[in-house]
Amino acid sequence: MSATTVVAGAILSDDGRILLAQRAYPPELAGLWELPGGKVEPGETLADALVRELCEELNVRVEVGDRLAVAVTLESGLELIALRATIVDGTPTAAEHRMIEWVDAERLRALDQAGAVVPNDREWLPEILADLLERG
Ligand SMILES: Nc1nc2c([nH]c(=O)n2[C@H]2C[C@H](O)[C@@H](COP(=O)(O)OP(=O)(O)OP(=O)(O)O)O2)c(=O)[nH]1
Repeated sequence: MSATTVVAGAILSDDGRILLAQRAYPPELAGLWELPGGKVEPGETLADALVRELCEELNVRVEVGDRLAVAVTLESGLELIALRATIVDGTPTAAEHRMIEWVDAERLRALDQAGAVVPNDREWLPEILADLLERG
């Protein structure tokens, strides 16, 4: 996996919510909501990287599921991949983000309409909303 891959976690609950995290930096992204995650390090699989990042960022242990179908490639070359995940141990806390929130489909749509979602992540929203409505 290249050093320019970011893996993000679509952490879904059984009752139709997803865990969003509000960025604290950089200034142009601060205050916007994203899927928690981070850069894949050399030698790591996507799943390894996601488990590590979610432990560092949220203090939880997750079981990694399948990929969202859409991968986002930025002009900078950075590739964003999202994997579904379920918390198997711990209660999430915002170790690196400004705050975290479990949001349902209605709240996710409202955040999107308010321009409060990290722009690159908007491509994942149709798939995430479908997942939430199926579970909720
Ligand atoms: N984690 C995460 N990053 C995202 C998302 N969408 C998006 O465009 N990004 C971008 C923002 C950053 O440029 C990059 C990830 O940086 P990061 O700061 O979260 O990851 P990191 O801890 O591994 O990196 P670093 O700060 O140590 O350089 O990907 C997303 O949903 N989650």
